Amino acid sequence: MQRWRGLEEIPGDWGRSVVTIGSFDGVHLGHQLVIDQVVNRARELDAKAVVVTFDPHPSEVLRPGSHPPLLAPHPFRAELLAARGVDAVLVLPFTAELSQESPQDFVRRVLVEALRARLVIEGPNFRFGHRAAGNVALLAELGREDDFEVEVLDLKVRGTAGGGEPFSSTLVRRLVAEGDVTGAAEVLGRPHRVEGLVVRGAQRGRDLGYPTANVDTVAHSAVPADGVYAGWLTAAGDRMPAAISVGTNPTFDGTARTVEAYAIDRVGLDLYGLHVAVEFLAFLRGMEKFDSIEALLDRMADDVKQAREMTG
Ligand SMILES: Cc1cc2nc3c(=O)[nH]c(=O)nc-3n(C[C@H](O)[C@H](O)[C@H](O)COP(=O)(O)O)c2cc1C
Ligand SMILES: Nc1ncnc2c1ncn2[C@@H]1O[C@H](COP(=O)(O)OP(=O)(O)O)[C@@H](O)[C@H]1O
Repeated sequence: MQRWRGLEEIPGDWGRSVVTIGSFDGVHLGHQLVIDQVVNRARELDAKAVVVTFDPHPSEVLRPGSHPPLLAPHPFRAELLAARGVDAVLVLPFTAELSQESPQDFVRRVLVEALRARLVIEGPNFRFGHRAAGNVALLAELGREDDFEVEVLDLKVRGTAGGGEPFSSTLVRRLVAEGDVTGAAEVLGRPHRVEGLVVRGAQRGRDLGYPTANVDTVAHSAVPADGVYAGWLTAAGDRMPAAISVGTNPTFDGTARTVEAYAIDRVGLDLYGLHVAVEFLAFLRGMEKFDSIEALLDRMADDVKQAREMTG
């Protein structure tokens, strides 16, 4: 799969494209249906499947400071799209200038001239261009002038997560913030994960018998609610069952909120400085302030036992 940042990176001999435009943060099951349709139609039409997305999230530019919690940083998002057969991801730097472009200019510049769109697939609520003035009706009208078709997919995927609400990135963000990582996994079709560099902490874990990799999560990451979770820690391609703690370590009167993962039964690891991923399978319990280290250790032994069974 090709990854382009900006229109300049599109090869000059790129053929015709089947395109969808959106944030696709998380590439959840609803997104996956749209993406799969783009890929299938591209194969039928002998065209390329292209996903157009934005960085940073448009809301950060339109209302600074309002970046939503991030479910999938762009490199991981690209990996998820590649796995579904997408041929290229175009990441457009979302700037004040882009936000002021008219729907007509945006379509001409991006879809017609740069991507040579043959077909554009969107949901019924798709909005684009300055003040979100463009909608699917306008897109279809522009397509008639500029030789591309528009397909509107009205997909409402639901499950039991969030009380049966339609799947959306907003729903996943809410479930993650509530610590309902099982619900989040139902919508995503995989466990939610955060990623970042392993940094130094209080260096207390090793003395407790549970060294924990402290993960400095990438900016705006959707970190689950404080608590203890079962899941996995992936470092250098090794996916290890883990017991994960999110919180301020109140037993030690900590103040910084950290994400820490103990790779179960693994000794002698050196993870400092590595970029790792932490996946959340299940919420085990809330963060607690224990009266003694012994009490904390008893509970941690229990957590680890549960996490070992759930991930084994
Ligand atoms: C499975 C697990 C459960 C934990 N539960 C708690 C807890 O309930 N309360 C708490 O204060 N700290 C809890 N911790 C965090 C420990 O206090 C923390 O890992 C320890 O202080 C080591 O910190 P360090 O990595 O900065 O050295 C837990 C850690 C793990 C791995
Ligand atoms: N089983 C393990 N799980 C996680 N980290 C481990 C493990 N074994 C060794 N380590 C190493 O130990 C470090 C954590 O030890 P710890 O005493 O908690 O220090 P810190 O407070 O700096 O995180 C990790 O960053 C990693 O390099």
